[in-house]
Amino acid sequence: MHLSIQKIDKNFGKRAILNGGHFELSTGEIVGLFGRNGSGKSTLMKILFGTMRATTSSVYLDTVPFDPATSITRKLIAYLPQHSMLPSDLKVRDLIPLVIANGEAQNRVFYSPGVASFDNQRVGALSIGQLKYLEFLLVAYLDHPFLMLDEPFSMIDPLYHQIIKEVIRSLRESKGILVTDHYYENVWQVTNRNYMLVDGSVVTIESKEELIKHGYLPSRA
Ligand SMILES: Nc1ncnc2c1ncn2[C@@H]1O[C@H](COP(=O)(O)OP(=O)(O)OP(=O)(O)O)[C@@H](O)[C@H]1O
Repeated sequence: MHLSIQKIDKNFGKRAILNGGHFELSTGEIVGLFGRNGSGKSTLMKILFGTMRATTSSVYLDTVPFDPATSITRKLIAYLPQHSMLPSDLKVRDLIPLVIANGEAQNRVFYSPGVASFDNQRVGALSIGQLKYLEFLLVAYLDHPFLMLDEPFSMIDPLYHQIIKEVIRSLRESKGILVTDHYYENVWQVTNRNYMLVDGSVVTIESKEELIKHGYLPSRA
């Protein structure tokens, strides 16, 4: 499957955050999205997930015009938001089967490293890092063909970064994955293509030098 964004404009009042730019995501690839704080990465993901409306947009799914507002009901895109959307009063072990219907996929979450240490706790009692890790596993193992990860490494201790990278890599064959995180080395290690948002435009990134050139990474001394 292939998502093609020919154009996305988003203004907040008179402020233009996104202004056009071509962007593509296919199943079978992991694509990185870089950009300075406030450049519009989360905004772009929310628009594609369908929880925020673009000012104007032109998006295609396999060459057919695609309305992102339908992505949730069509189970097209699983999305890890920057801030948790999980209900706090449920126990982790009760939440997992509510989010994931498939028994095999449920077991992947249950038997992921570390989950057994907190699966008897309520979601609201988890630490920020545990919550982020749980939410990552839940969206990663959904059966959706596309996966968008907004800061999957943030707040999570370094030992788990490796696990998260392994899960992302293991899903590449079956999904199109878009990932953004300021732990840019982790992103760089798992992606096979990269973009950066620069002044509202989507720019293709071929090398880390280009991340320096566009002002994302500091120049080397
Ligand atoms: N609902 C909103 N109303 C007004 N402005 C908003 C709204 N949501 C986001 N913005 C603004 O849009 C810009 C882009 O925000 P966004 O969260 O997409 O950036 P980001 O690239 O994800 O940043 P970060 O790396 O800090 O997470 C910011 O200046 C933000 O203040």
